[in-house]
Amino acid sequence: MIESTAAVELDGITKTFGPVRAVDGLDLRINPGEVVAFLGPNGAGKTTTIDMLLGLSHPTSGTVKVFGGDARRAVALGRVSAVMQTGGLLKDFTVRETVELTASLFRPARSVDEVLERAGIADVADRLVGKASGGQQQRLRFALALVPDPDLLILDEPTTGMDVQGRRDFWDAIRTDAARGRTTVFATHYLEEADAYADRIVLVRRGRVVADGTAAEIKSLAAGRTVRATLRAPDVEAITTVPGVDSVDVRGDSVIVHGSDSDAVARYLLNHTDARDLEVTSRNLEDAFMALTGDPEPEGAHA
Ligand SMILES: Nc1ncnc2c1ncn2[C@@H]1O[C@H](COP(=O)(O)OP(=O)(O)OP(=O)(O)O)[C@@H](O)[C@H]1O
Repeated sequence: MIESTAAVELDGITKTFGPVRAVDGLDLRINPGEVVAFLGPNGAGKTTTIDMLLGLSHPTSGTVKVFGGDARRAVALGRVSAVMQTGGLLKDFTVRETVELTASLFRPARSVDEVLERAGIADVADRLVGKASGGQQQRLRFALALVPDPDLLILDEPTTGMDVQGRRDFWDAIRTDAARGRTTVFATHYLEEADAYADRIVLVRRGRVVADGTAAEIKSLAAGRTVRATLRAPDVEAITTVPGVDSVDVRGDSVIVHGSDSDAVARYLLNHTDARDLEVTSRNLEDAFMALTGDPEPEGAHA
């Protein structure tokens, strides 16, 4: 599917709830076929943004475009569908009846059997939804989102409650469809999911985009290495003067130095102090996440 129109175009959107600024001037363009993770701490504004993408609420200011037009229309046409965190299932229907009911709302819809198969719940199709496990119910929500065969799939913490196999099957299905051109946006708290399955990570904090790039790019934004060594009573001020050092922490008999030039730090510690047991580590995505979304605001983190 080749399309020059953006799948999603958010232009300076804000959303306020009384005194709360849930979204605070967010710009985002997502191209067709991209798999984008929306990552951020609790209360960052992810769900509020997703609601606006689905036309469930309107921005206080700014514009939301989905495939160049109104979000609600895109949903009504079956071009966009979503798997939300909770809700929306009727317990007295079977799994199959639930999918059939949703399929009856869309023409043309994917076949019910195919959808059950893709979501990994064909074997529990005749079970009442109320008797299905939490993970199976989450797979059912995923199945329902696949029914209209959407061009844009929006997932709000889609794998909550799924076991390891469930997660793996889920992401395999997502990646297979992405390879055929489906755009996917997912909000998650699982850094490893964003790292493993997204082409691009958009990191949000307090309703704004603070970083936007591949997992490797995000990690390098919080670049630098940590040197840890055993050293009694280190001269913190002297270590701070080593080029590239941005923090020095003392914990018991250990000193932990973070900076852009770990070689210079190691050389200094070995040549000028009694430091021993040196360990050099790079930051992982979790460190980058903490550095970019924590307080105080890191320098140069704004995209
Ligand atoms: N209807 C509402 N009324 C008042 N405040 C709201 C409403 N919806 C969201 N908020 C507030 O807006 C902010 C952003 O919430 P949102 O649910 O979008 O965050 P999130 O990134 O999805 O968080 P989480 O990871 O915890 O799901 C929060 O401070 C939240 O309390």
